[in-house]
Amino acid sequence: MSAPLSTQRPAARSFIEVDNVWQEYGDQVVLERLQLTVQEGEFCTLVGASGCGKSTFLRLLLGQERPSRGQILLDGAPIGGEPDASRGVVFQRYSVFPHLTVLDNVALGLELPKSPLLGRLFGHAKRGAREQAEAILRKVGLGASLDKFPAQLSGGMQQRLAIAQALIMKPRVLLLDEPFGALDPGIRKDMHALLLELWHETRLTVFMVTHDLAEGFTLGTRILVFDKPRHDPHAPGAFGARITYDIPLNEDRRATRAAVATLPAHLAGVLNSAHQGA
Ligand SMILES: Nc1ncnc2c1ncn2[C@@H]1O[C@H](COP(=O)(O)OP(=O)(O)OP(=O)(O)O)[C@@H](O)[C@H]1O
Repeated sequence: MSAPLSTQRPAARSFIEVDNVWQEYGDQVVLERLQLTVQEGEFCTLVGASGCGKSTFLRLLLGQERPSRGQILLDGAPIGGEPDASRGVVFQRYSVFPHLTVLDNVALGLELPKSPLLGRLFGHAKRGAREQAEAILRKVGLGASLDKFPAQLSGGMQQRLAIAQALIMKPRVLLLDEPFGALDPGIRKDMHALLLELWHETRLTVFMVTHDLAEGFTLGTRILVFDKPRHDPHAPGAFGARITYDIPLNEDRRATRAAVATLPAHLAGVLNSAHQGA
C-alpha cells in the first residue's frame, strides 16, 4: 500500500553528484571510480600528492572537460561541456586584463555576457555594472584601489581581485585551485579570514585545492584526500586516483574522534597540529 499523500516526500537530492567518474588521457588513467555527493554550502578542500588529478577534477566540475566515463550532476542536471556562470573559478595565477583598471576588470564580467559583441555597456546599465563591481571590490578590501592597474597590485591584492572577478557573476559553486599558493604566510592568513567571511555570508559551495594540509583542515567543512590506491610499477599510468579519505569537519573545523581514528598517522598528526595552531 502506498503512503498517504501528506507523508510522501521526494527523495532529498544532493546538490552535486559525482557518479563513477573516470578521466583518462590516452592510456593514462588519472581519476578512477570517483563517487561523491556534496550538499549546497559545503566547503570541500582537496588534498593529495602532486599530479594525482585534483586540478583535473576541478576542470570536470567547471565543465571545461567532460569525464571519460560517468557523470557529474549539478542540481540533478549533467554539467554541460562548457563553463557557465553557475561556477566561478580562481587559480593560483589569475589572468586579468593588464590594460584595464581593477574596477573595469571586475565590471567586465557583467558587461561581456550582456554585450558579447562590443563587450561594453553604456549609460544606466554601465553604471549598474560598475556599482556592483565597486561594492564587491570594497567587500574584498580593494575599495582604495579601484583605479589601479593589475601590475600595481601586490600578490595578495591580485588574489582579492581574482576572487572579486569570480564573485561578481554570483556563482553557486566557487572553484579555487591553490589560490593562495604563491602568497606569504601572513597574507595567506588574511586571505583565509576573507574567504571564510565571504563563505559565511554567501554560503557558496566551495571546492578548494591546496597543497597545505593545515590550510585544508582550517578552511574546509570537509576534506577530500585524493590518492592512488593501486600502483603498477611497469605501467605508471594504468591506475588513477580516487578519493581515499572523506573527512567531515564540524563548524569548529574539528573531525570526530571516530573519523580521526581511521586516518593514517601523518594525516591525523597534521589535523591535530592544525587545531593547536587555530
Ligand atoms: N589535458 C591533459 N592531457 C594529458 N594529460 C593531462 C591533461 N591534464 C592533466 N593531465 C595529466 O593528469 C595528471 C594529473 O594532473 P593534475 O594537474 O590534475 O594533478 P594535480 O593533482 O592537480 O597536480 P598538482 O598538485 O601538481 O597541481 C598529470 O599526470 C597530468 O600530466
